[in-house]
Amino acid sequence: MRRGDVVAKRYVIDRPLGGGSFGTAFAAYDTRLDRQVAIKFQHPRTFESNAGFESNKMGFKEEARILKHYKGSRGIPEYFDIARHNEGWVIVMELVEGVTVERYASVSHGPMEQDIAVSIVTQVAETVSLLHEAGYVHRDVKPGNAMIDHNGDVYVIDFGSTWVAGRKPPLREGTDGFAAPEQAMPLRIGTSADVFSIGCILVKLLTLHLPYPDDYLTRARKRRLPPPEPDLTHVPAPLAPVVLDMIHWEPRLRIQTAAEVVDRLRPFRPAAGSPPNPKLIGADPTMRYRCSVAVR
Ligand SMILES: Nc1ncnc2c1ncn2[C@@H]1O[C@H](COP(=O)(O)OP(=O)(O)OP(=O)(O)O)[C@@H](O)[C@H]1O
Repeated sequence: MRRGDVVAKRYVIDRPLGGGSFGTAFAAYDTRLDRQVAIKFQHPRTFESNAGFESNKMGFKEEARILKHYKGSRGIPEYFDIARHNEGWVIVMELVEGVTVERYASVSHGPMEQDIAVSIVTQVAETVSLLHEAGYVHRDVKPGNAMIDHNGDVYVIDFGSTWVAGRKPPLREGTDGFAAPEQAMPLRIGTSADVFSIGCILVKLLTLHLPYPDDYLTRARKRRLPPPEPDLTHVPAPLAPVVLDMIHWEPRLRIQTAAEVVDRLRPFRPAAGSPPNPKLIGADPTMRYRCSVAVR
């Protein structure tokens, strides 16, 4: 796909935004409605095997359905359209003008301040709670699947792995380092799997390292692993018990939903009226809580 290419007779490709296992996203211009959009293409690579094809097809259809369902919800790019392109489909959605949380964290030169990390993670949890309330699990919550825009608003992206909570998924999904250990097994996955991932994001932002070795998912796919000790070095002491409750190896013993995460993190996030963090340059995720004007 090159700059100037036209998709579905109306979207003019501008620039690549990023690519993952299931798709490649581009910024484009919608000539019919005169607006910038993001277009996600199915990855041709995944058509090579039947399993890849089925998972891609299902992931794409499901992703479009989820986006459509949450049209107008805070923290989820707005669904615009689904269209045919060559052999596959494209999803057209709101263009988030910003960067992934992974990138945002990488340019902050060191561990993130607690108020900033908690504000980002709380925004992620607020959005994921919308899925949980409807009985879905995202299954791939990670810094690369969250974006922060210029106003400091955080979006969750990539709903291609979303599945019904408590139902056995046809394929295992998730990313090493962030996915809950039970995602390595062909088991029913509950909403607490996303809680585990959100906890891992919080630890990573605060300390630059993950609480568990980043290959446990791959290893657990081969054989059952004994629960490892989480590494919470450098997690501020008052936050550590909440983090532990999020990343418990045993799903039953974890915080169960993203809404509970929002509640448990409330005492740690900036309060309405608190001053901005003087060290923060650029997009400010704390503003939503400090200024209490979070209506979208
Ligand atoms: N609505 C959007 N606005 C701006 N950028 C976006 C948008 N959606 C996706 N992107 C960018 O495109 C990249 C790839 O998108 P996405 O994560 O949805 O693809 P994917 O193939 O499913 O990724 P993976 O499976 O590796 O997580 C993202 O990392 C992000 O940088």
